[in-house]
Amino acid sequence: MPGLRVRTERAELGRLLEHADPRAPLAIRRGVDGIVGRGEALRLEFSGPSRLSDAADAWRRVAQDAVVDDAVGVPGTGLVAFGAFAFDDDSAATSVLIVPQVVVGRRGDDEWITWIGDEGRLHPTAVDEVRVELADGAIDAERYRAVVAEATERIRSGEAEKLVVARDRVGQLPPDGDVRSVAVGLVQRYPDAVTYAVDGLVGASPETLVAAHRGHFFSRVLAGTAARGATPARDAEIAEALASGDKDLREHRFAADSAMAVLRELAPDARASEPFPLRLPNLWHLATDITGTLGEGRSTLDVLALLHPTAAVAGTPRAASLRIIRELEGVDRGRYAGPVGWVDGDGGGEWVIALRGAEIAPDGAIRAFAGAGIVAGSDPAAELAETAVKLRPITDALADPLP
Ligand SMILES: C=C(O[C@H]1C=CC=C(C(=O)O)[C@@H]1O)C(=O)O
Repeated sequence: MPGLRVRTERAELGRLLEHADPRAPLAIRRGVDGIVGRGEALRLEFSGPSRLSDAADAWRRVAQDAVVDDAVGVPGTGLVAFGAFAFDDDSAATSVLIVPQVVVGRRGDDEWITWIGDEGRLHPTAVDEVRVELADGAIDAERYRAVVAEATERIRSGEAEKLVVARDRVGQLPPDGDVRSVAVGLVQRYPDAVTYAVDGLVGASPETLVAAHRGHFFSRVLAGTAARGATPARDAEIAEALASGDKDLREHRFAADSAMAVLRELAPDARASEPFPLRLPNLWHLATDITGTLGEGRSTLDVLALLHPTAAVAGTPRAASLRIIRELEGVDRGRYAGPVGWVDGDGGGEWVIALRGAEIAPDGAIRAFAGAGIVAGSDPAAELAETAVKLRPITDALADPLP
């Protein structure tokens, strides 16, 4: 197959999401910055346990063969692919890398357009509002409390130290519903999170698995959660309690330590911050930031192949937690809690965990998931309430997209 022809030029764009396909938007946004794609110049699909390392190898070949003319030269210009990967090795969901036919992007003062293959004209269209209410899915509130209770039992009996168990909510997008409206609702409400829309997966994630440019990487591990307080004083107390509470710190350490162990393998200079409370519009998380330098020739996809699934979405130890989660949840998570993001021709890019979102199937069926990390002493009612807060971003964006 001949290599892709890629050309990036400066442009004036207006609203980025208006350049995306209403039914199949491709977008990774953080506030006003981000990239949006339209069409498919190349689609690569992967499945099974080696889906991430297969993607890393396939992408190296695509990048090697591409002929790139990039007049802008900032992260997100030149050759890029959007990607979304299944959570579980055994998932029926496919994992994809998609190179669009057109990518538009903004980073600070830079705005650009990248043509992949034939060049044409932009056709932005206004975003139509859709409103959808979600209802109980396969795991309703009662079943979720039982799943959490069972998870704590399994932990008590020594089968695992931490288990992240999730529940789902479902809905139906109207025929020809504009998926971009959900993304607009998320970008407006969660400007500090990464809003993603890739192959039907849409949400706003606060958790960066890996972002890298010219070999320097950043990773943010989140685990440990509390709802925001109603007054500034109460809010400050909650943050303080989260940062010093034994249960949350323990839950957090499992996630931070496992990420650090993996990242050290790839980057001996990897350094972790102390855990700190991270404020989001709807909740507090405990966060650890890790930075370092990737070895020569390593791509963000290579990092994902080792890092996914972290203890923030699976548990500790990894293999046992995956087996128990499958058993307790009894549903295929699809791409929920898998990596979603973009990669460029040098292997740089930005990948977050597909949290706080939903999958929209080609027939419009919507399934949203949210989970919580369970350790010894977790309370089923509190974990149910935590998942309700985590479902709010996608629930609100679907119910009232353009506030
Ligand atoms: C599993 C989810 O969140 C994870 C990420 C941050 C904090 C978490 C927690 O405190 O339980 C979860 O590990 C989710 O949002 O569905």
